[in-house]
Amino acid sequence: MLIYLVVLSNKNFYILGYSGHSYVILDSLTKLNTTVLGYFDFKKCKDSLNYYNLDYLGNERLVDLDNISSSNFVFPSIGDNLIRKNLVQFIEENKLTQTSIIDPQAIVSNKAIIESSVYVAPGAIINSRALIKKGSIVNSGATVEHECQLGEFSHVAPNAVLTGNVIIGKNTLVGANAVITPGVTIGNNVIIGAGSVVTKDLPDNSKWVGNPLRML
Ligand SMILES: CC(=O)SCCNC(=O)CCNC(=O)[C@H](O)C(C)(C)COP(=O)(O)OP(=O)(O)OC[C@H]1O[C@@H](n2cnc3c(N)ncnc32)[C@H](O)[C@@H]1OP(=O)(O)O
Repeated sequence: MLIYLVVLSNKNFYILGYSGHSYVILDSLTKLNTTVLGYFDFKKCKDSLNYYNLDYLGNERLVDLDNISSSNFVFPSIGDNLIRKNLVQFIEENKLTQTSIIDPQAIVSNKAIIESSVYVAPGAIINSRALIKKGSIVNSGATVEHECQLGEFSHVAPNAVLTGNVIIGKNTLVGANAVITPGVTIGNNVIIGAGSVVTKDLPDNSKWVGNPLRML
């Protein structure tokens, strides 16, 4: 944790996407004492919705990015997994500088590994030897227990719990307040409904809800 506080303090950020999920990220960036130089999005937001008084810099795919210094970070600020995946690919293709953002009110083991462009929200807990892969979100109050793996561009929604040794694939959503029991493996492109309890492995490309769990 301390490492992130030291590294990000006084750094400059650009965000990609400016709506609900980005507001939470912007709160974290404020707490981390960073400066946000503006936002890229496909259109300018209404002045009445510009809660953080950010400058609009255009659609990132249509503007000249040459003057973005490599000392400034660019962060994907969209909750939707596939849109966020596209944004991270854009960041990589354009050789923009990535980092992860860990809210100061999250608790992260120094034995956990957090890859690039990950957001960890307030109240989240990531325990020892967990691996959080590129572009993922561990949202407010969510728990990722010891030795879990969260695949690229996946999202553990608010208050969801991954108990020990759970493995989650790519582009998967674990809905708010869902619980995954120890050692379960979940595939890629899976949606787990809010409040579900998952006690068995789930295949790729499937959608599940409830307790007992059923496939939609
Ligand atoms: C900060 C943030 O906001 S992060 C955002 C995190 N997002 C979430 O946690 C949302 C997770 N999404 C859900 O739970 C959704 O309900 C989904 C994706 C599972 C299902 O959505 P849809 O595919 O639109 O399903 P739909 O609403 O049509 O419901 C289909 C059936 O599933 C049931 N159902 C839907 N969600 C749930 C759920 N979470 N638990 C139990 N049953 C559910 C419905 O009652 C309905 O039942 P029926 O067929 O018997 O009438």
